[in-house]
Amino acid sequence: MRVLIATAVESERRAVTRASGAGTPAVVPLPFGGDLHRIRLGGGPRSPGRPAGAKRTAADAAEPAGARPESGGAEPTDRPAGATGQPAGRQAGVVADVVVVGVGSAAAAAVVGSVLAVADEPYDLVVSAGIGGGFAERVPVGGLVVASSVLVVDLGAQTGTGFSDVAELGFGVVVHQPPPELAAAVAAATGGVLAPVLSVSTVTGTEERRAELAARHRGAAAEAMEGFAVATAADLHGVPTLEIRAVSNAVGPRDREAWRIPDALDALAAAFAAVGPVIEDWHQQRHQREPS
Ligand SMILES: O=C(O)c1cccc(C(=O)CC[C@H]2O[C@@H](n3cnc4c(=O)[nH]cnc43)[C@H](O)[C@@H]2O)c1
Repeated sequence: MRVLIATAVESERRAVTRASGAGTPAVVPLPFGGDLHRIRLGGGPRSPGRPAGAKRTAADAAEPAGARPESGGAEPTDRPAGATGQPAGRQAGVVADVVVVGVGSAAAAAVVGSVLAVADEPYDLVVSAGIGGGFAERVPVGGLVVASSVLVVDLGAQTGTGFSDVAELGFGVVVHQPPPELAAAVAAATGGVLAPVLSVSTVTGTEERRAELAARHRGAAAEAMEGFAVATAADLHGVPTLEIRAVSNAVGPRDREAWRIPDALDALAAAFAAVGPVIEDWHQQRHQREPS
């Protein structure tokens, strides 16, 4: 099966690819700039829990045409730079393409939508992954949140009586729903908190705004910037979506000194080291229920 993982920045991309334990990712150039970093998510039938840095197997070496190793090595071929190269979807296990989309919803939707549009083989799942702010009563800094729902919380209109979102205004949706059984299984496998994740355009920086969001979205455990956009692009292409956030800072008054980005990136890497078998099981069960 094939998964597209969208991170906002390179450091998040590196944390996710660290998880593969299969050595250097293959790099597939994209026709509109940027690359996919192709990894195999560990723990599946072909990569049973191999530790990072361990010797690669023949299965690991099945790199896509048009791909090159991440650092140095062979040049890319002149194969048209569709997103995928060879049909990774026919291989056993979870093949994940990790793409850096940039910070914020516009960049995330543009890049993920474009990758899905040019893919030679369909993806089975799209994941928005990265660091985020955590609501302290639900998750500590360094902890992990798996989205039970993905909500955009500042898309709407400020009225005399408060904020009305675009759904209330009759213009669209404000929530995407990851497959519940997959989100729950990923949370269980990673030790993550299963809870709503908010998508914002402006990082919360005051107690007043934190309290407003917490009151309006009871149960929310994290906020970040790209999840809703990634889910919107995936939904347009009929692909299920997931959001996984490692908490780098508490939602609330701005305090750059209190950010723990390295801890969050470690938590993100640990999460992706654990999710491969869970995602693969979900995919297999889904196809047993809905044979194509
Ligand atoms: O300048 C600040 O005070 C500030 C505080 C937190 C994050 C930022 C960013 O610009 C990072 C945006 C980037 O990271 C994700 N992220 C991380 N923490 C948060 C957060 O508390 N609220 C929203 N997004 C966050 C986000 O998904 C972006 O990719 C600046």
